[in-house]
Amino acid sequence: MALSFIKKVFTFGKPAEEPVPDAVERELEPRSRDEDLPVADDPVLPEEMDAGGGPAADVDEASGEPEPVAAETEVLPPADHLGDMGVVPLSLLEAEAEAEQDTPPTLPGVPPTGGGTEQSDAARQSMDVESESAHAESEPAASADAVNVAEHIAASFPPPVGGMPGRVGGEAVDRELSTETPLPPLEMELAPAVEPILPKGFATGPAIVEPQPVAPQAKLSWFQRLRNGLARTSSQLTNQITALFTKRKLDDETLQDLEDLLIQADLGVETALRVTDTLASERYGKDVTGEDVSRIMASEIAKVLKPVAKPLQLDLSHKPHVILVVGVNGTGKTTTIGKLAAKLSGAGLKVMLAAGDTFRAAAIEQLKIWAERTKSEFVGTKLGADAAGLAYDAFEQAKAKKCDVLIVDTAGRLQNKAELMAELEKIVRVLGKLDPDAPHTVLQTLDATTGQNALSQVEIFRNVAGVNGLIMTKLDGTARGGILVAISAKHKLPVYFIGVGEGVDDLEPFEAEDFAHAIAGLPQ
Ligand SMILES: Nc1nc2c(ncn2[C@@H]2O[C@H](COP(=O)(O)OP(=O)(O)OP(=O)(O)O)[C@@H](O)[C@H]2O)c(=O)[nH]1
Repeated sequence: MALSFIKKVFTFGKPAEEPVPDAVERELEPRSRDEDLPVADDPVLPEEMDAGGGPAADVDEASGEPEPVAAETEVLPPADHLGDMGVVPLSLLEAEAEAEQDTPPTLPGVPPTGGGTEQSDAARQSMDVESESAHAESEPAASADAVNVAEHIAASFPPPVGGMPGRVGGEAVDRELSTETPLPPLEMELAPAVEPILPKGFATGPAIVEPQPVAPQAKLSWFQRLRNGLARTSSQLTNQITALFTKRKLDDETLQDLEDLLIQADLGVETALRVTDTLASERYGKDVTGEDVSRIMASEIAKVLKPVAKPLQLDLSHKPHVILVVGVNGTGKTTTIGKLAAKLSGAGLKVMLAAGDTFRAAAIEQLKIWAERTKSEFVGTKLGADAAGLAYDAFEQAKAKKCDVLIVDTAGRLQNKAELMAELEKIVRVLGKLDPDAPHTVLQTLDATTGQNALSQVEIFRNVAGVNGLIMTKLDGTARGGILVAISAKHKLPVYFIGVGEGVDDLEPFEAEDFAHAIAGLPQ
């Protein structure tokens, strides 16, 4: 608004040939008509002007009387007000502009050099002439009325005293008006757009987003993922071991403390004793570093795990070799089946997947998707159907289709739910009707984030379903892998694979040395 006002104020300094913007014309034209003129008695003020004719006059401090403002009343040419009132016909403005062309505008207080009152008179004459010629035919009285109204308004609204803060740019305009020098050319006045001064922390203009170079994400090796997964166990262990053996000779007390630490890390009493016995035999009474302990610990863990780190043996003479997958809810049975199927069909074997988890609709769907992804045969049934019956049907179909491997999924169940464990027993029994050796492999999945409870899981599933092999899943997460050492020491069941992610390729053959090193926080 301030800018538009300034434009209006300085329109008279523009060269005559400069076209008046359409917008101004549109604004002014209708108001030059007769119907607008009567308003002159009760002028319509621009929004930004007060009806009181601007701010109150300054008060003389000594007398308390308002200071006279008459001198300043004259300083603004009448057209200023008229233009801003929006009641002057465009033709009048143009006439005044022409009249001023030869006479540069002067400022208040500057002695007239052919301008001032004369200038105003000349402009008025021009305006009269223009007005008359513009409206002579159709509205002979209108132009005269317009001038009269304009003069009336000019007289009624004295120019602001001390400027109009917040109206037309306030101070900036005041300074221009009170200066003794001629006004600069219009272009110079309009050119510098007044940039708002923003508070600290802000900026104007479109946000510039620097493209960030995308660093190719290096795929972690499975050992790195295993180490990351076991980092919680290993760092806790190594920190405690380092703290225990700082500046201490190996004695009975430190050995007892070490044993406690290893048991707390789920490694089991047997493995803990193996580590402390070996340490004592090598370093008793001597200085021991944390690294010495880690090395011996890794070595003893590897000794426990090596006998169980075996490949999953398939007897393909069976056609199919039946693998039954069991375990507690959410331990990764279905996902692991998908990963196994991917490996087997990738190797050219004909695989069938049977959705024996009839408790969960999503589990059936999940296995079906895995079958599609791995190009395996799929046998499913409806939700709540008898799982043993489904397993039997699938076995028959796999035989008929000469599948190499049949993998049967089962619903997750807690080992302490007798009824559900009995159902599992039934599945095993039914499969044995078609082949006395079936299921040939009973795989149990163990969630590596579970601690001591995994020991009892293996115990009971082994007894009920004849588990003869293990897969530990979720070793990529915040795993507590120590329990696998305890389970291996106790049950000596083969550990075939470990899961190090949710992806199809995230199933790795179990490697005793790597696992031992990862737990001890040592490199591969
Ligand atoms: N991070 C990680 N997640 C896994 C792994 N294996 C399985 N999961 C995830 O664990 C969750 C449970 O896996 P499922 O395969 O559905 O487990 P389930 O034993 O079949 O589940 P229920 O049928 O409910 O008993 C899913 O979100 C899997 O993606 C693994 O090795 N690492």
